[in-house]
Amino acid sequence: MSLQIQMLGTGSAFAKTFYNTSALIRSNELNILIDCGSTTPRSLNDIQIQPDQIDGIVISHIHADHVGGLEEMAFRLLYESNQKKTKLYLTKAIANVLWENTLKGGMYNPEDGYHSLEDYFDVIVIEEQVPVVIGPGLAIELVPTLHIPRKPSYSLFINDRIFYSADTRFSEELLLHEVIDKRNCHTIFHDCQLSGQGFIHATLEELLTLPEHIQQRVYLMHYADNMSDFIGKTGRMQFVVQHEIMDLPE
Ligand SMILES: Nc1ccn([C@@H]2O[C@@H]3COP(=O)(O)O[C@H]3[C@H]2O)c(=O)n1
Ligand SMILES: [Zn+2]
Ligand SMILES: [Zn+2]
Repeated sequence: MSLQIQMLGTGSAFAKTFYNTSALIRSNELNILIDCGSTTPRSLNDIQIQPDQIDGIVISHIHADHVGGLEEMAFRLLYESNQKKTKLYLTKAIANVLWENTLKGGMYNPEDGYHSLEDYFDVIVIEEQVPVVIGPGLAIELVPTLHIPRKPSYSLFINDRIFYSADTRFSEELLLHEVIDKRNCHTIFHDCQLSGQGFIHATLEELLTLPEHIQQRVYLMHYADNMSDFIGKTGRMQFVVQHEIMDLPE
Protein backbone atom coordinates (compact mmCIF):
# COMPACT_ATOMS: atom_id res chain seq x y z
CA MET A 1 0.00 0.00 0.00
CA SER A 2 1.37 3.40 -0.91
CA LEU A 3 0.35 7.00 -1.00
CA GLN A 4 2.01 9.61 -3.11
CA ILE A 5 1.25 13.28 -3.51
CA GLN A 6 2.41 15.20 -6.54
CA MET A 7 1.60 18.89 -6.57
CA LEU A 8 0.28 19.84 -10.00
CA GLY A 9 0.69 23.45 -9.08
CA THR A 10 2.03 25.19 -6.02
CA GLY A 11 1.27 28.83 -6.78
CA SER A 12 -1.31 31.38 -5.73
CA ALA A 13 -4.40 32.38 -7.70
CA PHE A 14 -2.34 34.81 -9.75
CA ALA A 15 0.94 32.84 -9.95
CA LYS A 16 2.36 32.50 -13.44
CA THR A 17 5.43 30.39 -12.65
CA PHE A 18 4.13 27.60 -10.44
CA TYR A 19 0.54 27.19 -11.69
CA ASN A 20 -2.48 27.20 -9.37
CA THR A 21 -2.27 25.02 -6.30
CA SER A 22 -3.75 21.57 -6.82
CA ALA A 23 -2.58 18.09 -5.93
CA LEU A 24 -2.59 14.66 -7.50
CA ILE A 25 -2.94 11.88 -4.96
CA ARG A 26 -1.81 8.50 -6.20
CA SER A 27 -3.00 5.70 -3.97
CA ASN A 28 -3.03 2.03 -4.90
CA GLU A 29 -3.64 2.67 -8.61
CA LEU A 30 -6.15 5.48 -8.01
CA ASN A 31 -5.46 8.99 -9.29
CA ILE A 32 -7.39 11.60 -7.31
CA LEU A 33 -7.17 15.35 -7.79
CA ILE A 34 -7.54 17.84 -5.00
CA ASP A 35 -9.02 20.80 -6.84
CA CYS A 36 -8.83 21.46 -10.54
CA GLY A 37 -7.86 25.05 -11.19
CA SER A 38 -7.49 26.86 -14.48
CA THR A 39 -3.93 25.59 -14.93
CA THR A 40 -4.55 22.00 -13.81
CA PRO A 41 -5.29 20.49 -17.25
CA ARG A 42 -2.03 21.98 -18.57
CA SER A 43 -0.12 20.61 -15.59
CA LEU A 44 -1.59 17.14 -16.08
CA ASN A 45 -0.55 17.35 -19.71
CA ASP A 46 2.99 18.30 -18.62
CA ILE A 47 3.26 15.03 -16.71
CA GLN A 48 1.50 13.11 -19.47
CA ILE A 49 -1.66 12.27 -17.58
CA GLN A 50 -4.87 12.59 -19.53
CA PRO A 51 -8.33 13.37 -18.06
CA ASP A 52 -9.51 9.78 -18.47
CA GLN A 53 -6.73 8.64 -16.12
CA ILE A 54 -8.22 10.68 -13.28
CA ASP A 55 -10.52 8.64 -11.05
CA GLY A 56 -11.98 11.47 -9.03
CA ILE A 57 -11.75 15.15 -8.14
CA VAL A 58 -12.27 16.62 -4.67
CA ILE A 59 -13.34 20.27 -4.54
CA SER A 60 -12.35 22.64 -1.72
CA HIS A 61 -14.16 25.80 -2.87
CA ILE A 62 -15.20 27.57 -6.05
CA HIS A 63 -12.49 30.12 -6.77
CA ALA A 64 -11.21 29.72 -10.35
CA ASP A 65 -7.74 28.66 -9.24
CA HIS A 66 -9.48 25.62 -7.67
CA VAL A 67 -12.30 24.84 -10.12
CA GLY A 68 -11.43 26.71 -13.34
CA GLY A 69 -10.21 23.53 -15.06
CA LEU A 70 -13.39 21.52 -14.52
CA GLU A 71 -15.06 22.60 -17.75
CA GLU A 72 -12.09 21.42 -19.83
CA MET A 73 -11.86 18.16 -17.90
CA ALA A 74 -15.55 17.40 -18.39
CA PHE A 75 -15.66 18.40 -22.06
CA ARG A 76 -12.55 16.37 -22.89
CA LEU A 77 -13.97 13.33 -21.12
CA LEU A 78 -17.21 13.80 -23.01
CA TYR A 79 -15.87 14.53 -26.48
CA GLU A 80 -12.45 12.82 -26.49
CA SER A 81 -12.99 9.87 -24.13
CA ASN A 82 -16.25 8.32 -25.19
CA GLN A 83 -18.55 10.11 -22.74
CA LYS A 84 -16.66 8.97 -19.65
CA LYS A 85 -17.60 10.78 -16.45
CA THR A 86 -15.22 11.29 -13.58
CA LYS A 87 -16.27 11.26 -9.94
CA LEU A 88 -16.67 14.65 -8.33
CA TYR A 89 -16.49 14.67 -4.53
CA LEU A 90 -17.99 17.75 -2.93
CA THR A 91 -20.27 18.91 -0.14
CA LYS A 92 -23.88 19.93 -0.72
CA ALA A 93 -22.94 23.56 -0.08
CA ILE A 94 -20.38 23.45 -2.92
CA ALA A 95 -22.59 21.40 -5.27
CA ASN A 96 -25.32 24.02 -4.92
CA VAL A 97 -23.13 26.84 -6.16
CA LEU A 98 -20.61 25.12 -8.45
CA TRP A 99 -23.10 24.55 -11.24
CA GLU A 100 -25.24 27.67 -10.88
CA ASN A 101 -22.49 30.16 -10.14
CA THR A 102 -19.48 28.78 -12.00
CA LEU A 103 -20.03 26.08 -14.62
CA LYS A 104 -23.50 26.66 -16.02
CA GLY A 105 -22.47 29.55 -18.26
CA GLY A 106 -20.22 27.36 -20.39
CA MET A 107 -21.80 23.97 -19.93
CA TYR A 108 -25.59 24.38 -19.94
CA ASN A 109 -26.73 22.84 -23.19
CA PRO A 110 -30.36 21.68 -22.89
CA GLU A 111 -30.70 20.84 -26.60
CA ASP A 112 -28.21 18.02 -26.13
CA GLY A 113 -29.49 17.05 -22.68
CA TYR A 114 -26.92 18.78 -20.50
CA HIS A 115 -28.78 20.54 -17.72
CA SER A 116 -26.80 19.95 -14.56
CA LEU A 117 -23.58 18.94 -12.84
CA GLU A 118 -24.77 15.32 -12.85
CA ASP A 119 -24.92 15.31 -16.66
CA TYR A 120 -21.14 15.80 -16.75
CA PHE A 121 -19.83 14.25 -13.54
CA ASP A 122 -20.52 11.29 -11.32
CA VAL A 123 -21.38 13.57 -8.40
CA ILE A 124 -20.70 12.20 -4.94
CA VAL A 125 -22.02 14.49 -2.23
CA ILE A 126 -20.12 14.02 0.99
CA GLU A 127 -20.96 15.17 4.47
CA GLU A 128 -18.81 17.76 6.17
CA GLN A 129 -16.55 16.30 8.83
CA VAL A 130 -17.26 12.69 7.86
CA PRO A 131 -14.39 10.68 6.32
CA VAL A 132 -15.33 9.09 3.01
CA VAL A 133 -13.47 6.09 1.64
CA ILE A 134 -12.53 6.84 -1.94
CA GLY A 135 -10.62 3.66 -2.59
CA PRO A 136 -8.39 1.10 -0.91
CA GLY A 137 -6.21 2.93 1.61
CA LEU A 138 -7.63 6.36 0.85
CA ALA A 139 -10.14 8.27 2.97
CA ILE A 140 -10.84 11.98 2.64
CA GLU A 141 -12.62 14.27 5.09
CA LEU A 142 -13.70 17.83 4.32
CA VAL A 143 -13.73 20.25 7.24
CA PRO A 144 -15.17 23.76 6.93
CA THR A 145 -12.59 26.52 7.22
CA LEU A 146 -12.72 30.30 7.10
CA HIS A 147 -11.55 31.74 3.79
CA ILE A 148 -14.07 34.26 2.43
CA PRO A 149 -17.00 35.20 4.68
CA ARG A 150 -20.20 33.31 3.76
CA LYS A 151 -18.42 31.30 1.04
CA PRO A 152 -18.31 27.56 1.68
CA SER A 153 -14.67 26.49 1.85
CA TYR A 154 -12.96 23.37 3.14
CA SER A 155 -9.65 21.95 4.23
CA LEU A 156 -8.99 18.22 3.91
CA PHE A 157 -7.77 15.43 6.08
CA ILE A 158 -6.32 12.55 4.09
CA ASN A 159 -6.43 9.26 6.00
CA ASP A 160 -6.76 11.36 9.16
CA ARG A 161 -2.99 11.91 9.19
CA ILE A 162 -2.32 14.41 6.39
CA PHE A 163 -3.76 17.92 6.56
CA TYR A 164 -4.26 19.87 3.34
CA SER A 165 -5.46 23.39 4.05
CA ALA A 166 -6.53 24.42 0.54
CA ASP A 167 -7.34 28.14 1.03
CA THR A 168 -7.90 29.26 4.59
CA ARG A 169 -7.04 31.96 7.02
CA PHE A 170 -4.53 31.02 9.69
CA SER A 171 -6.14 29.18 12.57
CA GLU A 172 -3.92 28.35 15.50
CA GLU A 173 -6.86 26.54 17.09
CA LEU A 174 -7.30 24.24 14.09
CA LEU A 175 -3.59 23.55 13.68
CA LEU A 176 -2.64 23.04 17.30
CA HIS A 177 -5.69 21.27 18.60
CA GLU A 178 -7.30 19.45 15.69
CA VAL A 179 -4.37 18.79 13.34
CA ILE A 180 -1.67 18.09 15.93
CA ASP A 181 -3.18 17.24 19.34
CA LYS A 182 -6.20 15.30 18.17
CA ARG A 183 -5.04 13.69 14.90
CA ASN A 184 -1.26 13.88 15.17
CA CYS A 185 -0.94 14.62 11.44
CA HIS A 186 2.54 13.81 10.19
CA THR A 187 2.31 16.07 7.15
CA ILE A 188 0.67 19.47 6.71
CA PHE A 189 0.24 21.21 3.37
CA HIS A 190 -0.63 24.82 4.10
CA ASP A 191 -1.41 27.81 1.90
CA CYS A 192 1.02 30.63 2.48
CA GLN A 193 0.77 34.28 1.59
CA LEU A 194 4.37 35.44 1.61
CA SER A 195 3.85 39.14 2.28
CA GLY A 196 1.12 41.53 3.31
CA GLN A 197 -1.80 40.97 5.64
CA GLY A 198 -3.68 37.69 5.67
CA PHE A 199 -7.24 38.76 5.11
CA ILE A 200 -8.20 35.48 3.45
CA HIS A 201 -5.03 33.33 3.51
CA ALA A 202 -2.51 32.27 6.16
CA THR A 203 0.55 34.49 6.02
CA LEU A 204 4.14 33.33 6.38
CA GLU A 205 4.39 35.59 9.44
CA GLU A 206 1.48 33.78 11.08
CA LEU A 207 2.77 30.32 10.18
CA LEU A 208 6.15 31.22 11.67
CA THR A 209 4.45 31.57 15.07
CA LEU A 210 3.89 27.78 15.14
CA PRO A 211 6.21 25.82 17.41
CA GLU A 212 9.22 24.34 15.61
CA HIS A 213 8.09 20.75 16.06
CA ILE A 214 4.94 21.61 14.09
CA GLN A 215 6.76 23.70 11.50
CA GLN A 216 8.85 20.61 10.70
CA ARG A 217 5.73 18.92 9.37
CA VAL A 218 4.64 21.87 7.20
CA TYR A 219 4.97 22.17 3.44
CA LEU A 220 4.08 25.62 2.13
CA MET A 221 1.93 25.90 -1.00
CA HIS A 222 -0.21 28.50 -2.79
CA TYR A 223 2.73 30.91 -2.85
CA ALA A 224 3.48 33.90 -5.06
CA ASP A 225 5.95 34.01 -7.96
CA ASN A 226 8.58 35.72 -5.79
CA MET A 227 8.91 32.59 -3.63
CA SER A 228 12.67 32.41 -4.18
CA ASP A 229 13.10 35.69 -2.24
CA PHE A 230 11.87 33.77 0.83
CA ILE A 231 14.07 30.68 0.67
CA GLY A 232 15.81 30.42 4.04
CA LYS A 233 13.19 32.63 5.69
CA THR A 234 10.53 30.01 6.42
CA GLY A 235 11.80 28.65 9.74
CA ARG A 236 11.57 24.85 9.80
CA MET A 237 8.90 24.86 7.08
CA GLN A 238 9.73 24.10 3.47
CA PHE A 239 8.22 25.05 0.16
CA VAL A 240 6.55 22.20 -1.64
CA VAL A 241 7.95 21.74 -5.14
CA GLN A 242 5.74 21.52 -8.22
CA HIS A 243 5.61 18.06 -9.83
CA GLU A 244 7.91 16.46 -7.24
CA ILE A 245 6.49 13.07 -6.21
CA MET A 246 6.31 12.77 -2.43
CA ASP A 247 6.00 9.33 -0.86
CA LEU A 248 3.97 9.59 2.32
CA PRO A 249 2.97 7.03 4.93
CA GLU A 250 -0.67 6.02 4.58
N1 LIG B 1 -11.48 39.40 -0.43
C1 LIG B 1 -10.64 38.96 -1.35
C2 LIG B 1 -11.07 38.05 -2.32
C3 LIG B 1 -10.16 37.60 -3.28
N2 LIG B 1 -8.88 38.05 -3.27
C4 LIG B 1 -7.90 37.58 -4.28
O1 LIG B 1 -8.57 36.79 -5.27
C5 LIG B 1 -8.08 35.46 -5.20
C6 LIG B 1 -9.04 34.36 -5.46
O2 LIG B 1 -8.37 33.10 -5.26
P1 LIG B 1 -7.60 32.82 -3.90
O3 LIG B 1 -6.57 31.82 -4.14
O4 LIG B 1 -8.58 32.64 -2.80
O5 LIG B 1 -6.82 34.16 -3.64
C7 LIG B 1 -7.59 35.32 -3.78
C8 LIG B 1 -6.90 36.64 -3.59
O6 LIG B 1 -5.67 36.67 -4.27
C9 LIG B 1 -8.48 38.93 -2.29
O7 LIG B 1 -7.29 39.30 -2.26
N3 LIG B 1 -9.35 39.37 -1.35
ZN1 LIG C 1 -6.61 29.74 -4.14
ZN1 LIG D 1 -9.73 30.82 -2.60
